[in-house]
Amino acid sequence: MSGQEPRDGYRENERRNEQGRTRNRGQGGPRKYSASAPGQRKRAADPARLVAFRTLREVSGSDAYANLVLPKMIREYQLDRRDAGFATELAYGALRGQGFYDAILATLVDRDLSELDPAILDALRLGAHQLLAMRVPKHAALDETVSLARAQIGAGPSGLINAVLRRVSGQEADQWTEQLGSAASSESERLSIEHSHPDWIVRALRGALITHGRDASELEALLEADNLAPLVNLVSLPGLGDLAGALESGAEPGTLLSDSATYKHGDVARVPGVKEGTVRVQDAGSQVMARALANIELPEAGEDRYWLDMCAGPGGKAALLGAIAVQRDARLTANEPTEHRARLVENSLDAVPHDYWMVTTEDGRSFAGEDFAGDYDRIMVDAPCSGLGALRRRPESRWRKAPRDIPELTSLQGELLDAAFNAVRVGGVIGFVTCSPHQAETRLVVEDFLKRHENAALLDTSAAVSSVMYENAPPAGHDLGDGTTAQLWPHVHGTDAMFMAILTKKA
Ligand SMILES: C[S@@+](CC[C@H](N)C(=O)[O-])C[C@H]1O[C@@H](n2cnc3c(N)ncnc32)[C@H](O)[C@@H]1O
Repeated sequence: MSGQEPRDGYRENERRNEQGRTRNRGQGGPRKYSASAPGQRKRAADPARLVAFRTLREVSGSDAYANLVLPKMIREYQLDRRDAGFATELAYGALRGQGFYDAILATLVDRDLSELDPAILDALRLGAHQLLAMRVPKHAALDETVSLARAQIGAGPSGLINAVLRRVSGQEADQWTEQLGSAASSESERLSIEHSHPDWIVRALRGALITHGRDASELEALLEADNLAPLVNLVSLPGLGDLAGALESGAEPGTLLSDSATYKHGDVARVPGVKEGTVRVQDAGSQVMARALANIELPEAGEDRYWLDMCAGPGGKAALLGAIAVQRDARLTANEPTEHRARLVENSLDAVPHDYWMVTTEDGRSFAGEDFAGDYDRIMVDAPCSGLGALRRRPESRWRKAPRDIPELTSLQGELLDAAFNAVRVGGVIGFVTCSPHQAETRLVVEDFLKRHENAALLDTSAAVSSVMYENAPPAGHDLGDGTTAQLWPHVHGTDAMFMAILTKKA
């Protein structure tokens, strides 16, 4: 596994002594000590490693999301910026790299990893990540992980952890990669281990590249991109916010589309406009999709006033569509069936004048009803999906998904599209979007839909998407698809792997 989190300026030797212990640890976080001897106790709590360990425990033990647990723990332990960076790199890196580290550990432990105490396995993963992918001195990675294990799990398991990690440290990451790769029984298994993705996802991504007109040889670059932390992208809501304050605070203008920026300087909540909601954190790919739907010319003249975001939670695209709706004197209905996510949509839209939008909480499929027939001019169907296009965002997500999830999602996606087709007027447009490049969740859903509706047609989606991103044609190698649909890629465009098909209803 070659993926490392960008270091965000973190320098091990600036803040941590040789043992990797902080010199200025945050005050007040809860400390836990085992019943071990006092001499062992004082080495027990490097707060950054403890935060990473506790995050892994919550993720593997309670199915928690790392991106929700980690910030809470960082606050609880009052980690300063550098320690927070260390804890984030450690926790996220260990979670992303779990497939690679487990493959190594499996060669060193005399039983199936599933038979190990999950806390021991988490400590081993943390140790392996420090040893093989972080610039932590070996002895610090070993000593501190063993101390942590002694304090958190007990003296007995720490002996096992010590012994196994010493053997992990016997080889560098690329030597492990070579050893494990040469034992793999297929190319996808080799890539799966080396780039720490489940085998079925490796195969699905390979198929996705081919489906969307790219070369299968890009697969490794795509897997590598999944192992890098995404940049924080900002968007200013058109007509409501601007990025001047963000740029003064160190943000850099976005290269992919206007009114966007990237930010690497820590707490994004401090960026002017973010608290007010007029500047928002949003992946550039999502920004592109919302703008492409708003900008495409309607194929038949008529009203362009009623817009629907059918699956709006948590409201990123709705905020952008709402702001554009104000500029066009259109009205946005942002629909989200899950109550708490509908509240998030309201919060997202709060900065947009309230006369221009409403939030509803219907099942999107109810828009198939007679009452809604032909009601809307533009509809966004940003459908629930496997999220295979956003693996870099949620470090644990790849381990939680399974091929059996896909059929249920694709049938819901088809039903939502059918409902949108009822609710769109003749000559209006539907943007079908997934944050997944999986063939079944993209091209196949659209192909099946077109078979069901003779009076549906695809518009030139890649031209619509491209016009938001590039002044002229896309640069060489940045093509978005064959015209009828558009697919973005992390390794090419630096965005999540978002798919879009823009459809219309003919008379
Ligand atoms: C990919 S997310 C949408 C992201 C959102 N458009 C944004 O940009 O922030 C899909 C959303 O669809 C919602 N959803 C799930 N089942 C649905 C259904 N039957 N009808 C409408 N929305 C549904 C989920 O709760 C989730 O919030």
